[in-house]
Amino acid sequence: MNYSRYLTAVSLARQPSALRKLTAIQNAGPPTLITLATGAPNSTLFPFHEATITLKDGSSFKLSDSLMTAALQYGPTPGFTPLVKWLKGLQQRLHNPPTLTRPGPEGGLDLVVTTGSMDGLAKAFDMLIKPGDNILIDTPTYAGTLSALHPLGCNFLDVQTDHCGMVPDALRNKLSKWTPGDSKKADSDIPKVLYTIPNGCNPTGASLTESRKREIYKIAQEYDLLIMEDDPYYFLQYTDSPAPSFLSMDVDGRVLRFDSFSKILSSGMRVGFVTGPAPLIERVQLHMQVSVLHTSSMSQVMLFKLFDMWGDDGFKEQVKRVKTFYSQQKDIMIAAAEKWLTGLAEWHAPVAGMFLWIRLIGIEDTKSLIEEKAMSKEVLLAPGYVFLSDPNEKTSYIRASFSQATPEQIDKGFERLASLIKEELAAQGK
Ligand SMILES: Cc1ncc(COP(=O)(O)O)c(CNc2cc3ccccc3n(O)c2=O)c1O
Repeated sequence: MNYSRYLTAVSLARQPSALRKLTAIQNAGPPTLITLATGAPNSTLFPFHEATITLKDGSSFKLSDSLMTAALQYGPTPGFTPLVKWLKGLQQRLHNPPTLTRPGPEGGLDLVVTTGSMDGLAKAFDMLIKPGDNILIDTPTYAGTLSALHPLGCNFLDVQTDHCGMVPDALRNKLSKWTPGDSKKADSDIPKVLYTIPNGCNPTGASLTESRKREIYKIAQEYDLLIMEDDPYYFLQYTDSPAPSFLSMDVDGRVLRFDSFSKILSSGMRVGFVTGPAPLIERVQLHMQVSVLHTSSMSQVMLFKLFDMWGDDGFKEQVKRVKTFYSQQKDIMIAAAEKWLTGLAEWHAPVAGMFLWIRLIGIEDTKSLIEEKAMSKEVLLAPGYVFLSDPNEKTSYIRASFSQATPEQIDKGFERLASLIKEELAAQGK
């Protein structure tokens, strides 16, 4: 893979921070090294002494001495080293990426801890997308991604999706304006990046089947595309056998995978991680060196201690607890939809995630219904237009989240929604 082809001028211009290099030399140096080089503050002045974190099951762990110092001090840009090691082991166990051991300057696989997966996405877009670029993207898709991309001035090549995710034929159709050979021409405007949310898509709840993933990966090989696999709902697949990831089939080193602990451990700790080809991960790290420096040391140390205490079995038990809860919430929302929305709306039951994508029958544009009228019924949902690359496009869809509402609230919320829809249809003379 020729990774420089994908990089923006801004990303190519990024150089390693001299001070961060000094820190790396210092960290690698012998204990006898006397350093007067770096400007890290004296941690003996920090007022925090130790912390005990107690979990809901009554177990606990303590942060003290060297761990507390690490939690309070600057750390390596790639992430807290013991956590990075644990995460690389997790990726090997879950995805067994074919490029894991690929030698050579193109490098194998690398990983960087980011401040939530959103931070990783934003830095990857900055690395890959320049004004005027064509980007292939799920439609509808995550509003945060659209907000990150719009200011970059790219052209959205919306690829149709259904309840099984991106439609490979629709992807081929979008690419039919070019030939695979165009990817070899420096002056071609052929797309270089494909962004997709493979599991429990936000907002549709759709999950790509394995066969579709393999077909999409083959298309990416033909047209030399990078795949941005934005997968924060990977651990929210209700099945006991999660679908193989793009990373697990990435024989070329063309997948950048974005993971997050927001949905299974804590959204406020802001810990995500990007896994992908070393030359691309290096660019993300160079950007981090001049933005956040590194993800919060406290968050990383806390997670490392949690994983160290849990072991693999403990982590798997937490994932099982989380996906069982969301599967139950999904069932509750589907039951409420069947009870209140039958005849008024259509939907597909998701197999992952926390969202239900609902088409309101007879209502061409849900924007005003949701933003102006829904509050009169004291029910709030997400209007479908916020998930479209053209916010002026009309859509009959709304997104309902089953992540936080109680079963009673979900039932009452859909009862209110049904009343709202009926009043709207009556007002339209339908
Ligand atoms: C597909 C996809 N990719 C990346 C992210 C970011 O996750 P993180 O940075 O790892 O925490 C997300 C998070 N999505 C949302 C977040 C959110 C936060 C406050 C309020 C509302 C929110 N709604 O509605 C969301 O959908 C996502 O769905």
